[in-house]
Amino acid sequence: MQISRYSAPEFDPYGEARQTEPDDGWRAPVAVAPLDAVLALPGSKSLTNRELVLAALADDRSTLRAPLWSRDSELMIDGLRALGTGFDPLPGTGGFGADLRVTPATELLGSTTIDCGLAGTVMRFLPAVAALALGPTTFDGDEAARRRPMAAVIQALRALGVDLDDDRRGTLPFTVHGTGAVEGGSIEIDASASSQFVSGLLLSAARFERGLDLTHTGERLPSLPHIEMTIETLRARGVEVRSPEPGRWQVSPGPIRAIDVAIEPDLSNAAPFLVAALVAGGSVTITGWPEQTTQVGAQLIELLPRFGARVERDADRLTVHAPERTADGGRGIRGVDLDLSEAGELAPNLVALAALADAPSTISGIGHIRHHETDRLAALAAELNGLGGKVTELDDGLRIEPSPLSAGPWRAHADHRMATSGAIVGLAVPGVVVDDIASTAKTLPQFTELWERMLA
Ligand SMILES: O=C(O)C1=C[C@@H](OP(=O)(O)O)[C@@H](O)[C@H](O)C1
Ligand SMILES: C=C(OP(=O)(O)O)C(=O)O
Repeated sequence: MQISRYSAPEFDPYGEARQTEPDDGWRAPVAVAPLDAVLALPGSKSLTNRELVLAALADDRSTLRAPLWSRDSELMIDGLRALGTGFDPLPGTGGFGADLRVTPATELLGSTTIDCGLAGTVMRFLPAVAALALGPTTFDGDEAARRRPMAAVIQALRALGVDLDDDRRGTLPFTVHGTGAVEGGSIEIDASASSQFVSGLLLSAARFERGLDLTHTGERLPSLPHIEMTIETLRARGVEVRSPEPGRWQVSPGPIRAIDVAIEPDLSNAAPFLVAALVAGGSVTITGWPEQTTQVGAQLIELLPRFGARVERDADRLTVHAPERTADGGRGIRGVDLDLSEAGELAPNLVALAALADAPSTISGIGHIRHHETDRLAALAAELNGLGGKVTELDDGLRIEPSPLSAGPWRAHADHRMATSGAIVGLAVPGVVVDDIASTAKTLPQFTELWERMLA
């Protein structure tokens, strides 16, 4: 695991926990007793990467408290740094990594290359920032990143008057020829493949000369809470954002204020731990649960009871209790019929849970997750069926029927949420071996440590 180049020498921004990966894969631990775990989690990826972008575009220095330190946030820092932003971790702060002071560039400068890794937020949020920089910026990423849709970003920037070079395939790599300014104005985009196309434009729009009037033209729009999150983070910095009708957003030109902002724990990364309570029995508590949030992980409070869990809130602690065991000693996990179009990010972990339920489930509204880190519908079906599951791919989801699972390999497909889904299945099925548990470093480098602590 690489230690951040931005940390003070005595400070490891990942905190003390780090995972090791044996060459022959990670043998997922089996739950041998009901859980009674209380855990704190590192910061939200989605909030951290929005605040990093906004801090870089702000009118003065910002401070991010308890930001996430992970592959995705470090790639965002690297990218913004390459454009001239200053980052200073504040040693001695933060339980999972340092607080971070961000100094905006006097003038954003291109003439650089940005590695997006596999981070959707980096590849969709930074091209508009690069358009505001002077000089060319080339974007590229992991092999799997070159399969993620980018056409809406490329077309939108062109429609805003930005010059780009690409190979017309609508994917990475491409080059944004920034001139130091973007005119802005009214444009239409099809964001049915990812809400990040909308968020990425809104985040930079206050710096466009005429602001932005953006209309989504496609039939569906996934992950709406993530767009709400973008709007909230903009408003917190004094940016005027309106949504005069569903699928349309207007951002007025103006300054983005520098602020001191605390990052909430990542509630989507709470999912595997909370789901573990249903699989292993007992309870899991996450501390630091925000009272109000735009994070989609908050929907776990309504989603997990559908599977039979009992959820309890006590101030900033959220506890999930397993369902009552059935008369024959079964886990009592119920089958569900869920539309997860708003919360596709939670789908892999909830599908793993559904595979351990007593009755069939259908999870729909998630065709777009075929464009996440991997084709998650195909990957979930392949891995569960490889262990004896009965999972059928639908156009926009999965049908999961109860079936006994047995030992075998679980491929993560370089996808952190596939890796944690393998860990969930492994709690109930002895001998599940996850091939790339290190992929969890994308958003939670401490995953295996926390998982083992939960089981201790
Ligand atoms: O803006 C964001 O931070 C995110 C938006 C969503 O993307 P999609 O709209 O592509 O699902 C989500 O799944 C992703 O994990 C993070
Ligand atoms: C889809 C995800 O990530 P990204 O931000 O790379 O789109 C995810 O974290 O589930």
